[in-house]
Amino acid sequence: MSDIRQQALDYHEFPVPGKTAVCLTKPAQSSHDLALAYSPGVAEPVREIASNPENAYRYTNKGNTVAVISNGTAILGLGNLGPLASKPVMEGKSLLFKRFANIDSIDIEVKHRTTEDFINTVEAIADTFGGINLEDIKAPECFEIERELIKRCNIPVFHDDQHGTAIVTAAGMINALEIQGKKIDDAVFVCLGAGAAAIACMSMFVKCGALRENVYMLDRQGVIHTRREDLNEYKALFANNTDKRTLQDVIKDADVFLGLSGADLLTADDIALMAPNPVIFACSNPDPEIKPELAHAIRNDLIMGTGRSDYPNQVNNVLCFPFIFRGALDVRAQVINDEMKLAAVYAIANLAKEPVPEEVLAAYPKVSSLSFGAEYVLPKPMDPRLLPNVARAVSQAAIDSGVAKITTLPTEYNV
Ligand SMILES: O=C([O-])CC(=O)C(=O)O
Ligand SMILES: [Mg+2]
Repeated sequence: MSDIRQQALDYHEFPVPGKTAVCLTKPAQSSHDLALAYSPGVAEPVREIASNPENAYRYTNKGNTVAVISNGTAILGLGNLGPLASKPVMEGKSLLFKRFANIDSIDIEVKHRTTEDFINTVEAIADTFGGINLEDIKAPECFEIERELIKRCNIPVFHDDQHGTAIVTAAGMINALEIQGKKIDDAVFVCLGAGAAAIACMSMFVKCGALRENVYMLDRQGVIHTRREDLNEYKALFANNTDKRTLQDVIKDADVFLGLSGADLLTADDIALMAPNPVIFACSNPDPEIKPELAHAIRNDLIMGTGRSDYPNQVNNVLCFPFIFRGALDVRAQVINDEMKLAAVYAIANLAKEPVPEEVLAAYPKVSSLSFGAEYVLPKPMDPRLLPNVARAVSQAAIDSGVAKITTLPTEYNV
């Protein structure tokens, strides 16, 4: 562990501090180059954009640039450590945008007093970018922030920790339920955790067919039920009309456990109570709600996923956010709507059913084979087919749902 600590610090420090830099896309060698790049030539695109803002997509980097914006109030599972401390994560997201979807991305960490200040700040700079990826902002403020910014901006605004996580979790869940021979519309779900990701995941499951009355969500006070008076409007969406109060009450005969809470909160005894052939996604990072070794020791009929890359079935939003933005930017979608999110869910889920090419296997030397089944319900992040498959499905959904300004699909996807 200390070894990875030093390696990580060195990775970030050398050979230059940080993980991203700006590069030039035009020649800037001769005085003629500079006359075009800057004064006097630059005045020409200025006039074009002033007369029609859409020309910003033609003459500037707007259309391929996504801002990754945080206030550092919910950094990974580390908590509220402030905007500056979130910078390595935001640079990391920018690295992933570039690496996986050839999107230029810039990280912005915002110090602010009120939620309204934050919203105003992002709104004020939004026109610079083709899209805004909100990251690691705590609940419940994240809900209002995203809702307001979607209203005020005419570019896609997407809170990754909600929807990126929900899309990937739903894709994995659909596949896991299919393998276990269960139908999403009669499965019983237990969701431990009631933060941004939990609420978004359960909302996405409902959009994919789960019944709200079959969902039991728990926060630190226990089961979220209709007689509680301490619920915010977002948790209230999942208030279940039930007499069950504890994790042990609801885990009995449940088909699915989804953990977005904390380490080791699910016990071997809890797992033993679940219905036959259960699905357990213990996604607390870095330490899951139950260790896979322990879960597998209790019963051999389960499918297990975690947020970690060192176990099978890693559920991580990197399978989604680079590609959903690629699809949105390519057709200049004005928003990322439910149709596009669902298209991403099914594109990711379906990719896991395809035979895995050699180059993907080569990227994972520790696994000897990957084929659709209990240990492979989601594609691997290094799978180059994610880019064309997910981006194209998202672009098509944007066109079909009438939010795309460009109505032809790109043919090439290069990184
Ligand atoms: O960064 C990750 O691996 C997933 C994520 O967005 C988070 O935990 O906030
Ligand atoms: Mg995050």
